[in-house]
Amino acid sequence: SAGVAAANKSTWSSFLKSIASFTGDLSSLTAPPFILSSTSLVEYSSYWAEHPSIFVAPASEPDPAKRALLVLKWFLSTLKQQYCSRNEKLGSEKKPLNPFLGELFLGKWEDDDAGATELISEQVSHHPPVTAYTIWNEKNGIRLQGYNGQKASFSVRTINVKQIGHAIYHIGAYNEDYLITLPSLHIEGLVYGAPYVELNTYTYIQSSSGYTSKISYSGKGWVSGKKNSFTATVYPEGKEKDILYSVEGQWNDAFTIRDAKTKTEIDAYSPKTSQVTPLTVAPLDQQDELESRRAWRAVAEAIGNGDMETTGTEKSKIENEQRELRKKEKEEGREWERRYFGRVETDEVFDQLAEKIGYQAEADKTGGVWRWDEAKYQSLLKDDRESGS
Ligand SMILES: CCC(=O)OC[C@H](C)CC[C@H]1O[C@H]2C[C@H]3[C@@H]4CC=C5C[C@@H](O)CC[C@]5(C)[C@H]4CC[C@]3(C)[C@H]2[C@@H]1C
Repeated sequence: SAGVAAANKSTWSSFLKSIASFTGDLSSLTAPPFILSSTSLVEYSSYWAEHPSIFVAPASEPDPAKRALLVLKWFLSTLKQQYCSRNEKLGSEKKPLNPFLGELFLGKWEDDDAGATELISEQVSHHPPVTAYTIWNEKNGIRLQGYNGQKASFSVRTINVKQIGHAIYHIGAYNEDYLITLPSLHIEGLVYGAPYVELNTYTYIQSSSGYTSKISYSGKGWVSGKKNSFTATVYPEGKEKDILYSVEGQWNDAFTIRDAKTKTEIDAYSPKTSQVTPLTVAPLDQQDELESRRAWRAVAEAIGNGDMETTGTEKSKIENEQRELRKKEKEEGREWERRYFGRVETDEVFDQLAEKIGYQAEADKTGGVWRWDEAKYQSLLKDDRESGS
């Protein structure tokens, strides 16, 4: 987009001034109307599996090194959606709605060869904002689970966001796990009123089968001089120089995969030839009252109409309800019951993989390490069956 329309120039420049001196939760920063999105952050978990066949591909690869490469390929294929889809759909990066505690987002991708891939996303913390999610495909025995929060720091020209949390990708057939660390990012283009995300430094994927993938991100002015560039390597853990596969390109576009020994190109990916599968979400009137699009419907409509007054009053309704709930919980000495996820103190799978890449979970910053709770889920399924809902 040509960035901020002239009419908004003054509001945007005063907004930029407010950023420079801001400290606190990203979500508590009031942004001008044209930068607001009517999508809640709890929906962003769906960006992890919008190509179901790529998401499940590792399950049918017998060679462990090639399996690790397919997990890296899937991770890289999610980045464009994670970090560019608002720019594509809405013209620039936007400020998502700040999920309330307990907010849910449920969906399913139906794919001819991959079968059904299901998503459950839950806002497990409001202060600080933390989203936990799981995405699983029964047919191929794949489950991804993870959680993330954001720690933002502001300067005159940009917003730096450190992601706190991680993801674990599990392949049932091989009883294999992959620890995925999350990239820090910064917002470019704020001065022009056309914000977009650039990813910082590097992240790892560490497999329990002994392979490490390292992805190095770069923006303009690096090797290719193109924005959103990266290089990645797959190597036996601890032997960073003994590269088996190398990948390079742009994470918002195409990339190529090479056998590092023979230098031959063995695979490639382009979003132009890999269509995104749309997520199926229940119609609003069949949704639980905690489900995001039903809960935020009035606010979303008001934002869509540019009606900031109604946006404000409808948002206040939700915020006041939340304050009442927190007050009641405090009086009764209890905490909001998370529906699908629980805090864990330790997780051996995570500890082993994290140790190999020297990664420390920052549980203190997200109120704990959040894990999918299968037992809770099964008992909810049983209740649903018995109540015939
Ligand atoms: C709050 C200030 C403001 O509105 O500034 C205007 C700009 C829109 C920049 C701030 C917002 O930018 C958004 C980008 C969002 C991240 C995008 C993708 C992901 C990946 C996903 O897996 C987890 C969430 C995460 C990290 C989003 C977090 C929230 C971000 C940074 C939004 C900023 C409020």
